[in-house]
Amino acid sequence: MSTQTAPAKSTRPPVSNDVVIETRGLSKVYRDFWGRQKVRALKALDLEIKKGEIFGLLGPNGSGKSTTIKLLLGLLFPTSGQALVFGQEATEVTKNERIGYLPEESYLYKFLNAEETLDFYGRLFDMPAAVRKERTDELIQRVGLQGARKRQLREYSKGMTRRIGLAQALINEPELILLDEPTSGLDPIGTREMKDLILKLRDQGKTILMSSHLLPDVQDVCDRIAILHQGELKELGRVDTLLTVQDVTQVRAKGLSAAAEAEIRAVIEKHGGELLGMDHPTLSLEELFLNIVRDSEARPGRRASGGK
Ligand SMILES: Nc1ncnc2c1ncn2[C@@H]1O[C@H](COP(=O)(O)OP(=O)(O)OP(=O)(O)O)[C@@H](O)[C@H]1O
Repeated sequence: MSTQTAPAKSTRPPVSNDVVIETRGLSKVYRDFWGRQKVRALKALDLEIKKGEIFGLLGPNGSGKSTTIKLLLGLLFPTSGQALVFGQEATEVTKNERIGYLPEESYLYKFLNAEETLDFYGRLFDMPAAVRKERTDELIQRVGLQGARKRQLREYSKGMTRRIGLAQALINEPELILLDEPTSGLDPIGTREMKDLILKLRDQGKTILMSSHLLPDVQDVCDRIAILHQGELKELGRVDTLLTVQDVTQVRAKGLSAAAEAEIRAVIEKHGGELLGMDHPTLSLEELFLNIVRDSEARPGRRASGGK
């Protein structure tokens, strides 16, 4: 008879060190003043986000994105289920020292300039003066606000406000960055710059969770996404896998003659396939817009006339 005892059965698999965020059956019900159930904002969310990922939380208005972020920050308590960040309960607020947060709405003091703003947030993290100065200079440079560092934030455009908001979220050199609608309200150039900043953060090994309903932005930067609807997880996976149409094969070629194209059609038919289209690829509107603006900056006065 074996003397070995079976290991105690665990309902949870061991958490790998690579897992930065983990939620199990995470649910939130908002109640009214009398404690009556008002809204079931999040229903049994199971998520795992790994170190170095850019993870997108997608969903229409009211689907539970901000609620999820607030639960992860410990700003709200779950009604049931669990949220772990760096292996700690999300309600343990000391873990927030390792997190940067860019809220959807600006909460920055309008009468401070960029330097004063970052110095103020550095003080909240008890950073010594010399470190605050160094960090402020580095972040202002990183978000491209060198020319506006002495201007009060009330004079900032929406794009500049978003950039100083991101700099503020990075003041404590966080390992995890939570971005609520980072590109909302930005023009295409501001959007591209914000997306490039997010990609650079990932290259530095940071983990990023961003919520958005701007689908092209999510498609451009996120490695994986979760789609929420009415508080429920509807889809979860890698963006490239989710967007790949498995049963369609796309062939792209340059310099084909009409005869060659006819041959290709014949081959597809011979093998029982159906030709769905053979056309010229298009740029995205974002690519076209950015090409035109960059071209105009390089050659002022020249008119673009490609589309007629
Ligand atoms: N403090 C609150 N009290 C009551 N209900 C709330 C509260 N905050 C959010 N809700 C409700 O919870 C649901 C989810 O809201 P949440 O803000 O998480 O959605 P969201 O996906 O972030 O939406 P949006 O894209 O508009 O920011 C909505 O029905 C919302 O009305």
